[in-house]
Amino acid sequence: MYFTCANVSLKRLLFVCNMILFLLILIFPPPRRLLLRLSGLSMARVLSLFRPQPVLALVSRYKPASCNMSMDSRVREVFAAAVEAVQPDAVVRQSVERKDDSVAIGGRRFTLKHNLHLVGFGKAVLGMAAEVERMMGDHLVDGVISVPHGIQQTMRQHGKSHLLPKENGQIEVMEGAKHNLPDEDALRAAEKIKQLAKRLTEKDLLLVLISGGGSALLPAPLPPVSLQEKLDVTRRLAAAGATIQELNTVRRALSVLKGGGLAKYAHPAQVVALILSDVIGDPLDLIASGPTVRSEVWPEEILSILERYKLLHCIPTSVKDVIQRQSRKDNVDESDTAGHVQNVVIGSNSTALERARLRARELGFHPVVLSPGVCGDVRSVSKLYGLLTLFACSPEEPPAEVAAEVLALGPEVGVASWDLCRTMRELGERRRAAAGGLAATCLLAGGEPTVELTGKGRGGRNQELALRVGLEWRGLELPPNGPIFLSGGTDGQDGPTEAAGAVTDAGLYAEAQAQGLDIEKFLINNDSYTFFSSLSSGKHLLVPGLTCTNVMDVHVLLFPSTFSNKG
Ligand SMILES: Nc1ncnc2c1ncn2[C@@H]1O[C@H](COP(=O)(O)OP(=O)(O)OP(=O)(O)O)[C@@H](O)[C@H]1O
Ligand SMILES: O=C(O)[C@H](O)CO
Repeated sequence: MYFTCANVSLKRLLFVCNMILFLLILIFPPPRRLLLRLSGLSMARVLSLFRPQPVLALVSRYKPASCNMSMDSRVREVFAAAVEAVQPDAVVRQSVERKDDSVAIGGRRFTLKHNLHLVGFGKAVLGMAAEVERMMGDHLVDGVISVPHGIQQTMRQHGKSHLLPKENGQIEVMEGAKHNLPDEDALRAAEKIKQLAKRLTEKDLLLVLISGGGSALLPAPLPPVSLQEKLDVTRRLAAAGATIQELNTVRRALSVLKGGGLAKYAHPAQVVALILSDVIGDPLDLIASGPTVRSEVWPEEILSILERYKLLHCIPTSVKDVIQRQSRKDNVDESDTAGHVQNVVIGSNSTALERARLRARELGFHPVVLSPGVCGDVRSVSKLYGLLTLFACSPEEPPAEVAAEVLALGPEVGVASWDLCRTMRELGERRRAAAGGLAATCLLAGGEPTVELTGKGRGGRNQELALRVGLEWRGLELPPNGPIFLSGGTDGQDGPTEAAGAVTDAGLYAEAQAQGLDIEKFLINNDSYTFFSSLSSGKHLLVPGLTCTNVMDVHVLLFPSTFSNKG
């Protein structure tokens, strides 16, 4: 009896304490997170204890400031944070340490004696070079960088002058590769870079700045292959859906500077390459086609790639000759360049996803990172996101076949089964915790899917992916303020368009229908840019302008909590 009474009083006491704690949580916004953490409860749990509508209405008045932002703004903020993390000046600062007359990079220290030379090529190289100049300009003898057409003007227009090297400084900035395609301007820059490397002696230190887009900005076709012929081959491969691994394996075989050629020219100087990776898994020999990484060319491999995409019959004789000429024996490099070369990856898609994860948390979402290596056809990738949506949003546990379907997609989209299982489990746990509602969750992924071009429209893989995810969601019963998806190229440019990607939600299909836009027709013609430009005055497009960085694409899928505002 005594114990029962004591139990009842204890329960009452606990109830009163919980009520006080709950009121504190509601009344004082700043310590609310701390109190929730102390009590070990999620907001969804707390609310599931107190169902009455007036309480819910009260809670929605005391949400953190970020909750007042629309879902559209929040998904764009997460993407912006990802891009911010891989700003070229920041990644250089974080990986290079200057102390007196020496510099430490990748665990090695180099003495600076007015012996520093700089070359670079890629979409992020302008800002990387500006930072190197700031840090080591007093020892810099000369430099040549090959950067995208128009990038300096864009940086000035966007108030990003800190990403520009000094106007009359040591670094010559050469712009080229309009629309990301090698051209005569890029060819001239490549020649200058080669000449600079050739002049160096064993006393010199050559800093090579490398980032995505570097292949197009450093074209040096092996004679007798002409620039146009090389361009034709790579263009056809890309249009047929070849991966960047396949594309750059072929590019390396047709180039003087790729595949370690640049390091060979710089020998016997010390070469240090700072690499901002835009290839899945950060393979040094493939990023910008590996100009500082010695790689063997296997003619059989090149021919099999061309055969895979049914291009063997239409490649020029010069290209066939150059491939055949490169027997493995010819490729063996006698000079000991390897000991003189250090390759350091200073940023990648994972760096961007990590910052996106933090930002998503600040905005009130529980982040779940799927993988930084999503690839494969956009059709498979959109299917994957459609299926994963079920784990976060279905009122009930999705049937086992759905999980099996997700796992079966794994190899096609380059995601390991343990990452898929972990993601499905985490999304499921969040859904269960929300007790039938939605739990604020942010699914993040990165990588570089591909599109098989069948039409002649304007678009890019990010816009096409966003459009396809919108289609996947069409048949699902999603709440009106349901999930939102963003796919964006971190370089700010998706295919040959002004947009970096697009944002889509569960209402996309109905919105398009109401405006007389037939999604299927646009997809058949690979016309995703025209579609998004026409839909609701282009409000779904993501247009940050050139970002001066490049670590592939970022995908953000936000699931709002049941109590979020409509986006
Ligand atoms: N109309 C289109 N619709 C969909 N995708 C397209 C379209 N046109 C081109 N693409 C795709 O865009 C990709 C090229 O885009 P982009 O110029 O952004 O290349 P990237 O891979 O980001 O370049 P980088 O070499 O700098 O990494 C190719 O995969 C190509 O298939
Ligand atoms: O330039 C290139 O080759 C691609 O961006 C991959 O690095």
